[in-house]
Amino acid sequence: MASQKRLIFVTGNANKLREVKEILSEGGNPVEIESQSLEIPEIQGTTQEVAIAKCRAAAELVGGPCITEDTALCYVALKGLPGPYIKYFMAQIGHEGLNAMLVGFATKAAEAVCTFAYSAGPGTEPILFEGRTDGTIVPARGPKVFGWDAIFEPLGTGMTYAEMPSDQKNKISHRGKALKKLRAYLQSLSS
Ligand SMILES: O=c1nc[nH]c2c1ncn2[C@H]1C[C@H](O)[C@@H](COP(=O)(O)OP(=O)(O)OP(=O)(O)O)O1
Ligand SMILES: [Mg+2]
Repeated sequence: MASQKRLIFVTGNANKLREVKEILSEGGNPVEIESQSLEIPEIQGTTQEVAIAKCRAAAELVGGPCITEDTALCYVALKGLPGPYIKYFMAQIGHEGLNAMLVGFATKAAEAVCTFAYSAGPGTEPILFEGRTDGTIVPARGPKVFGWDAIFEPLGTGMTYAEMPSDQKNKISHRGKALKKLRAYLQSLSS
């Protein structure tokens, strides 16, 4: 029989939560997610440093095992920036500004990076699970529902994330790849 796991996912982002639930409900071994929307301060640093600090703080607040997730959008021309700071860039300059930042650069290549962090509880070191998808920054196409989905075209698809049905995005996305690793780890804990 498939084992049932319940886990608290600390996030303030409803679209992330929706995709995580979609992806984890697929296949034979469901991982049930309970969510808590908590405001966790995010430090500056590498994506890995940001992810570890956020999960540590979340475990303290929750008082038990939890997962957090950090999404970065890394421009090759800018040596990985905006990276983990994409949320603030997106809020301040939007899709047009995120395209304008690359005017004059030879490459519009970017990598979407998803980092899940799992903590077994307060005081335990979070473990990271990373997924990466290569793509190109393009003028917005498709519904402007989720973050920078409309300006990110994964390599070889001819579509932006926003133009894809969500099951297609989930199959190739940074988040889908990271969740595959997280799911395998959670299943190894319970077996
Ligand atoms: O698949 C995605 N497709 C398009 N945009 C996305 C995606 N995933 C995150 N995003 C946006 C949300 C936020 O503007 C930034 C990440 O910031 P990040 O701190 O990780 O997310 P958040 O603060 O919204 O939620 P949380 O409470 O889990 O930290 O990129
Ligand atoms: Mg955040």
